[in-house]
Order: sequence, then structure tokens, then C-alpha cells
Amino acid sequence: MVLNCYPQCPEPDLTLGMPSHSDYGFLTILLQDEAEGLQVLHEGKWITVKPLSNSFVVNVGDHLEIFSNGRYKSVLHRVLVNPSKLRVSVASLHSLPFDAIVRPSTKLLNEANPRRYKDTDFGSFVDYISTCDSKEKSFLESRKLS
Ligand SMILES: O=C(O)CCC(=O)C(=O)O
Ligand SMILES: [Fe+2]
Repeated sequence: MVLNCYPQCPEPDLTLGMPSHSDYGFLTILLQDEAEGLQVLHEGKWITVKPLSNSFVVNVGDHLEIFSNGRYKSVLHRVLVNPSKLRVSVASLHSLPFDAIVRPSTKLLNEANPRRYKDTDFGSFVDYISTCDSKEKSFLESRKLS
């Protein structure tokens, strides 16, 4: 579980609370407070996820995209800072043990829907983020079969 705290920022155009990323893992269940900040990338545009009281935001993560062979998309999201309010969110990250291998479910694969992702485990994620190359591709992009 991750507790994020974004202090109010007088110049919100100069920074981000959290840069654009997708979540590693299967599902993230997120509780945000009433201060706006979370945005998801939808059809090339950043859309603010309006806080809704007594509700959770559920994010599909990279593993679910891989397991579903791309049927469910791991959405890119980011957090803006708020000019007047401190913002707090609680993210509950749901995934498999570090040594488990995630791959597209064989039940979903056939000639019309061939496998689109490589086998993936925590080691491949660590290898990816620890290389010094410039990161033009996301980790998820690096797991796609061409
Ligand atoms: O603070 C938020 O609303 C999102 C946090 C987030 O994306 C994360 O912890 O992965
Ligand atoms: Fe996230």
C-alpha cells in the first residue's frame, strides 16, 4: 500500500505531483481525497478523474494487460499538483509474488488472437528500470512482441 501526499504548490504549471506512468501489477485500488489532481490519458488527452466521495478508482495495471493479451489496457496516468490544497491518496497495489511469471492466458489465444506479450516477471522489470538507456519506451511497451 502506498500513501501519497502532494503539498499545495503555488506554481502548478512548473511541476507534476507524479509523472506519467502505468502501474506495475494487476490492479490498483485508489482512494483519493476531495482535491483534484489525478489525470488519465484517454484518446491522446489528459482527463481529470473527478473525486467522488465514498468511492474507489480502480486502475488496470501492466500485468492485467499482459494476462488479457491486450484486451484490458493499463492506462497511463499522472498527478497534477493543486495550487491551493494539499492532496492525499492511498493506493492499494494488487499483484503476484515477485517470482511469479505473467503471460497471456492461453484461453484467450487462437489464430485470430495471437500472443502479443512476452513472459514477464519482477526480474524483467528490475532489469528494465536499471539499464542506463534513455527510456523512450515504457516497461509495458518493452514486453510487447513485435
Ligand atoms: O495520487 C494518485 O491519485 C495516484 C497515485 C498513483 O498513480 C500511484 O501511486 O501509482
Ligand atoms: Fe499509479
